[in-house]
Amino acid sequence: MKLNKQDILKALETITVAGEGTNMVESGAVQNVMTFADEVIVDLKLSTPALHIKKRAEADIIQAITEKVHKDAQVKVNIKVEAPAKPENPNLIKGKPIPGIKNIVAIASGKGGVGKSTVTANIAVTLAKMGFKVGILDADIYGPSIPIMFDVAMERPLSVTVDGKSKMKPIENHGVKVLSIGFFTKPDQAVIWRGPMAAKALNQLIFDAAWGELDFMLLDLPPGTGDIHLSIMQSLPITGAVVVSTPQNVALADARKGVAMFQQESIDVPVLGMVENMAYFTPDELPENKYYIFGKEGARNLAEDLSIPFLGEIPLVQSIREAGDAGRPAALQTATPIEKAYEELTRNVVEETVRRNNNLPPTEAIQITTMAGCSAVKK
Ligand SMILES: Nc1ncnc2c1ncn2[C@@H]1O[C@H](COP(=O)(O)OP(=O)(O)OP(=O)(O)O)[C@@H](O)[C@H]1O
Repeated sequence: MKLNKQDILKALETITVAGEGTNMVESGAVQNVMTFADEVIVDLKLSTPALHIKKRAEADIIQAITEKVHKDAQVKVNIKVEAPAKPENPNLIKGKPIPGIKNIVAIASGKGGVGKSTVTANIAVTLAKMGFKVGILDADIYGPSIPIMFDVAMERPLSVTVDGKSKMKPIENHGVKVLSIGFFTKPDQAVIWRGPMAAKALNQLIFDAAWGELDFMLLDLPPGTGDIHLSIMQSLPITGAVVVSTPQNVALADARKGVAMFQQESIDVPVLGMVENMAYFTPDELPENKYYIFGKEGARNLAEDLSIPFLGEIPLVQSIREAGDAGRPAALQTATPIEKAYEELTRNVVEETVRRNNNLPPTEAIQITTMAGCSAVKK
């Protein structure tokens, strides 16, 4: 028996790979056809590893050749799977890189009042204690509370000259540089800003400020998932986002929206993970007792459900509120369970940032320089 290659190609032109519009010869799926006596070898390239599509393609090829060319042909199909190249790097950092600022981590919450600013302030001082250079940009235009938490509410940034240009000098306390939208608005002024306005103001607070070298800039976002967030996310080179929630159902529903916001195609900011704040209450006099006032492990379960890392839980403790109000974040107190909880959370934030950066081309904008105090560097 002598089999003709052209006859085989003609037979294959009558069939398609499932899900494709054109026949498998024209679409390029058939890469090569070889014949040896009664033997036919067809090399097929598929763009999907789905087993049922592979099996179907193989069966169709055997049937087409044995029906249309020769009933005794011995057909062998070699299938190679080659996924099409993704159109864009999903982890691409948008916006221009900022000289000297290695990582911008946005801290968000769907719902207001879940402790986003408190968590931001405490992560910042913990990073500073670990030896990182840290700044906070308070972008919460609806209620900028970072200046109070750092006891700098009455300060105003001075102007300094850097490379011949006049720049704002961030206010520094507890080893953290701070700039807040609150420095430029009156406390009782209802700030009705639109997304592009907020994004422009924040761009100035980043690019027209003398931040110097920073390993981490934490961006305290306004609560919610409105157009203001879209503008901020699309115009700033955000490394990743941390979402804060309490374990309560109403907060979790909004946290889910927050994660979805970062993951949507037009934003595409990697979510570093979820933090559970006010996870439980422990009274001072009964340190072993835990009361799950807002529900138990809700944010932990949501993180698992959404396949994002769970970064840590922070208890509901009176001294956290008091320390925030007094302008000295609670994580600054040493040898306390709060310090420990924040150390664990912060270490996880750093580790997830490192992990995320390892998935990216090593651009200057996202490399971390100082890794002191973090287990991620001991690898
Ligand atoms: N773990 C905690 N234990 C006790 N009090 C807390 C804790 N976390 C936050 N708080 C308190 O809860 C209140 C709200 O916190 P915070 O201002 O940080 O929330 P937020 O999510 O940033 O709010 P918003 O963005 O809506 O202004 C504050 O009084 C703060 O001191």
